[in-house]
Amino acid sequence: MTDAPEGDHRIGMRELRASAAEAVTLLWSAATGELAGFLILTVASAAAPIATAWLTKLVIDRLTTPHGGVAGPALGMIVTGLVAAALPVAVQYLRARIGRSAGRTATGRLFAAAERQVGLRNFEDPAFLDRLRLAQEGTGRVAELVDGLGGILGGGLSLVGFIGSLLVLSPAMTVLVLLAAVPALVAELVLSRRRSAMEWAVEQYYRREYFYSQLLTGVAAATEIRLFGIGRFLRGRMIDERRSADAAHDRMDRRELRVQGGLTALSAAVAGAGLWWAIMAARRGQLSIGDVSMFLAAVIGVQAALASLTAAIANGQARLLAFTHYVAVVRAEPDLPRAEQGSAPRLRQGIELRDVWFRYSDDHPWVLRGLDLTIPYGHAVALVGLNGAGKSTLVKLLCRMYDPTKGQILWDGVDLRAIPPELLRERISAVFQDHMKYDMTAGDNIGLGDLTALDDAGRLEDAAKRAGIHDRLAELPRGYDTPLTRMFMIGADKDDPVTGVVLSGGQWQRLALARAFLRDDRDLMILDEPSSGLDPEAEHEVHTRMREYRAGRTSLLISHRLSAVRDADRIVVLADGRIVEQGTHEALLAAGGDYARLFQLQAAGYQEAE
Ligand SMILES: Nc1ncnc2c1ncn2[C@@H]1O[C@H](COP(=O)(O)OP(=O)(O)OP(=O)(O)O)[C@@H](O)[C@H]1O
Repeated sequence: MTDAPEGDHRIGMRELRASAAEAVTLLWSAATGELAGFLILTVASAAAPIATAWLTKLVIDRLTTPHGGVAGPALGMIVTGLVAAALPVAVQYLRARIGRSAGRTATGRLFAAAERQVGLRNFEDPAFLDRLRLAQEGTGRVAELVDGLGGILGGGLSLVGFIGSLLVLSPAMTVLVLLAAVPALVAELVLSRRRSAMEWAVEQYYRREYFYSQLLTGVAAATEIRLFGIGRFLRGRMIDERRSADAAHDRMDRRELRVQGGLTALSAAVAGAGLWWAIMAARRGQLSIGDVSMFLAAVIGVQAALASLTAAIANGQARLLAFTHYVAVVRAEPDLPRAEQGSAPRLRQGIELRDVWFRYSDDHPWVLRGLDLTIPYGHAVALVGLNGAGKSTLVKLLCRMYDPTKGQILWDGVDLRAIPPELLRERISAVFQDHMKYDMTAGDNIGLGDLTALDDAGRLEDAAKRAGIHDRLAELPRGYDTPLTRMFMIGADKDDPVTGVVLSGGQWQRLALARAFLRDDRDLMILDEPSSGLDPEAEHEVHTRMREYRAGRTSLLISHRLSAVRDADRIVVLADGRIVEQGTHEALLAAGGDYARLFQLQAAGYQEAE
């Protein structure tokens, strides 16, 4: 267990101001009416105790004066009491509505901002992920920003009211009470900054704890966890993460306890001194009994108002500090430069990688080292190479998930960086090595390949037939509407649940193919190990279909099964981030290089097995 490094995340006044501006804009745009109502009722709530204090003084003074009329002020007290009791309930209701509405808007904006990230770099950056999670948590706590606003407004108003009352009776006491509040305000502001720094520092523990909790409760790892008997071990690690976070919280709580204990003692001493003075003044006849009651109410009122104002300012600052994470994500620059203008015309000549160098970061080794490669229009290029040679990395560069560290990738002579990423991706279809299994219906799983086909049963079925999965999907309990998950009851009412179906690995693979086939009018088809999970018969069938499909189209095929790539127009062999040889299957065999060696190794393996 390590201590969280606190205080290394400083937030300046400029960020705090930006956070406040964004918060106000968000709250106002998401819940204008409710916010206005909330502010009005908050002002009324703050005015009620002041009115009560003055009415009480009036009643007491009139009671102690012969023939003083008390009915009016007494009635006033009753009405004020009623209003004061009803207001908090209404304020609470409005606060909850604002919280939900603004929370929804903030969540939408946050995820839209995450989506605006062009590539993957930020999603591999732990600091960005910490920020994203804190920002997400912040969207669920937007109502606390309203509390801050209401608290400062209400606290400020009742403070002004009580100060006015106290000033009339004792200017000296007013100054004393106010001065005593200064250390409290400073201390609370410092504490809230420290708490915010601590929350930033411990976020890594919570994210790891979440990771372990997902492992322990999800179905993905359940089999291995049980077979290897590692549940207890993983649980221990999860609890350790929580323990590290808790230790940081404990330290912070102790610090707050010390400071707040001292401040409470200070304000009690000031109130005691005031009480002593008021009683002595009344004895000397300088104050009436009503004055003493008013004085006490005013001292307590000022102190309470100061305490809640101080807390509201400190909490407001804390919420704003936390909200800076949301603001940072919403206003984050994209990880890669994004061309807003420009177009991606249909491919006519081909795609060219010109002296492409790439590494994942300055701390990582080079993955691609000066690659020159052309994928001519209408040709099928196959990429082969050992594990880690950089094949999938090259695919990610083609889809612009990253930019080359050096060199260029040209689409008909236009640098990919000059094309708006959405337009570029519109032109590409792909089956990725680590393709997704969406916990959604079978139809959705295919339709996500092209949303325009999501409700077009004919197109979905056609893609599924080409991937050889239609028959399996058609026989599911609800056909294409069957959920391919047992995690949720998708679209079901609880009396008539739709039973989810779990597909096999190879069937999922075919579904990923169907998803890619749905986009078959695109200019470039990328197939990264498209048949890795298929049985031999299915693999043969899929490759035959893909061969037909590839004819006359531009495609990039990656496979370790060299027999699957032999009929590509050109086979490119990648090793250590460089092209070591390229040519047709026959030419490469004749050359007797790496490709020939690997091909013969595989072929010998099959012959041995016969
Ligand atoms: N996101 C990443 N961050 C850092 N390094 C990465 C990342 N992805 C891949 N690498 C590294 O880049 C190198 C190339 O990986 P890549 O996945 O491109 O290889 P590949 O040729 O597709 O391998 P395989 O045949 O095993 O699929 C590997 O050394 C890998 O560790």
